[in-house]
Amino acid sequence: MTYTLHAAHLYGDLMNTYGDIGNILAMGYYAKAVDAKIDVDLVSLGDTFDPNKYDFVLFGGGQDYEQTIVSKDIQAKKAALTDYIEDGGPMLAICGGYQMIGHYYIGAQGEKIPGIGALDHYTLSQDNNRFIGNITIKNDETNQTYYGFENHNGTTFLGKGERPLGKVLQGHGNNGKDGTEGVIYKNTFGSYFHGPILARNEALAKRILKLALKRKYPDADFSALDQLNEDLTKNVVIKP
Ligand SMILES: NC(=O)CC[C@H](N)C(=O)O
Repeated sequence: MTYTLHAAHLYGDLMNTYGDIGNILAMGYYAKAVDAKIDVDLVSLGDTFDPNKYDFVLFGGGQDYEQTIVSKDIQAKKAALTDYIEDGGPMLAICGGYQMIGHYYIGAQGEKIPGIGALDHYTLSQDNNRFIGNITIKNDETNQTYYGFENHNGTTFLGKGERPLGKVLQGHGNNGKDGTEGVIYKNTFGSYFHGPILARNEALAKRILKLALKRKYPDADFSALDQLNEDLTKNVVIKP
């Protein structure tokens, strides 16, 4: 392989709901088309996160209990992760991971679980309710439609410098109120979509992959990734 990306799977042993690791596998699948591969390190409790080593970070979802453990450990990685994000490092944060890169998440029992506040959103709790089911959103910048499955207690509200990943067409999204889903901040993407999101949405997988490749190899030609194979009509949304 001509090109190699180094990916960090952040707390992949604790936060990997519905096989969120599939997001890296999907990127690796498309990477082959441009002679690239992705090497993955698990970066977990007690490990150091080196912002200069990684070209992509995946931070998956998890249960409230695991999030309380991660919340304590991640404070030691806060500065390095914030540097990585601010420097335009590509990241995909799903559900619990998305909550933890913001200020805090109020868990289902009312406990405050601090995040790292690298992004300006915060997440509240619902009273005896979860948002569960299929979800469809539209990203206005690209006109692309993304499909996924959400299962969360948290209701997230975006803050300064954050724009949504998409507008909700079906399902609940960030908070069930303002019609937004997920976040984009610099090259960091957050979403409540499991599925995994990149396995189900080729266009987004290629967009994030290309960002990572171009950042590391600015002079190489990755235009082969602009070609989409997916037939979006295949994404049949099953109503609950
Ligand atoms: N699927 C998840 O990652 C869930 C995140 C969090 N525990 C919540 O319920 O909102």
